[in-house]
Amino acid sequence: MGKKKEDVVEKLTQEETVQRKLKFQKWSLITKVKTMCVVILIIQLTSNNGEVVNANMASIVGSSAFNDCPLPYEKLSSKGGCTTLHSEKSLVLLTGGEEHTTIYQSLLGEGVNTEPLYTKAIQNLVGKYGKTFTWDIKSKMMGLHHSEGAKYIVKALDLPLTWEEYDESIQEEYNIVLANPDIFPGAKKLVDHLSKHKIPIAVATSSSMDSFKLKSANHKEFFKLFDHIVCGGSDPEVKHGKPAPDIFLVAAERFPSKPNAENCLVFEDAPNGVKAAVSAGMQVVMVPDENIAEDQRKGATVVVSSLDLTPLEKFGLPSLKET
Ligand SMILES: O=c1[nH]cc([C@@H]2O[C@H](COP(=O)(O)O)[C@@H](O)[C@H]2O)c(=O)[nH]1
Repeated sequence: MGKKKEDVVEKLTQEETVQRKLKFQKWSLITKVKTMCVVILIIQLTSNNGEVVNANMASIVGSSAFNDCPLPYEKLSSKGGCTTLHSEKSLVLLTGGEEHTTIYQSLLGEGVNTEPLYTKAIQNLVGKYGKTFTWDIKSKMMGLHHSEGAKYIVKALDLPLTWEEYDESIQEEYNIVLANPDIFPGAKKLVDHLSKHKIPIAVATSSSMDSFKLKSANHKEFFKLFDHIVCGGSDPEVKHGKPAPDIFLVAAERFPSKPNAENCLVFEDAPNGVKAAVSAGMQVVMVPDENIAEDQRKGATVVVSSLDLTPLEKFGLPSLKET
């Protein structure tokens, strides 16, 4: 009996030892992973000649004014903040400059004037249910992946549709309405200028490839000036739509020289796009519609009323005044 008891005690002790060993191994693994994460984070934060670049850029997020301009635009903040010109038009563009090396990187979204057409198509559809597509709803929808936009509007307007039904119907409206948008005159001037100065530029739109083809069909020459086009709505590498940074990071990565985020400059019309650019660690010129509220413009490095009024020289890029 006593022996059996001892056996049980010994067995228990063995089991306990095994458990403790397992526990120790688990703890040790977690500690190693945590240490690796911290090391990776430090490497990332100090990767540009030891400067804490991303932390600096992150300070723009949620800033209450346009005064927290990151380099090189900070020159303006010493003169009383970034210039805020009055806005009227909208557009999604992305461009960038690399100071000191005179290698500039640019990413550019759509230069076509599609927003009034989106408004018309959406109002056509929601009007059938007695609803109004307001600017408040539109400003939160712009730039979203189409599925996210569909979920948002169905809820916001309490439409008697599933988001999938809305999405299907709105794609049909878009096919009719979005076929022939104009190019913004300011976009043409900006893109011609960047192209003339051999500044790489790309499109970064949340639209799907099919939708982009529809909208750009009549402007093939204009879009030939771009190095590449990223259509976030259908691109498998763009995992999360705006306001996540994915689309801009993918667009930057596809330039052969793989520019750092701080050397890319985004042109955006949508508040979600501005948020995406800022969280990618990029500077952003916002070209908002006049209906976009003041507090939805926060985070932009500079706000302009037309693309060709962008003070490119403040970003180390050739001035548009010399064009
Ligand atoms: O009034 C709206 N404008 C724009 C969009 C959406 O914005 C995206 C276009 O994004 P970008 O601005 O990145 O091209 C598309 O998915 C489009 O459906 C929307 O939902 N509603």
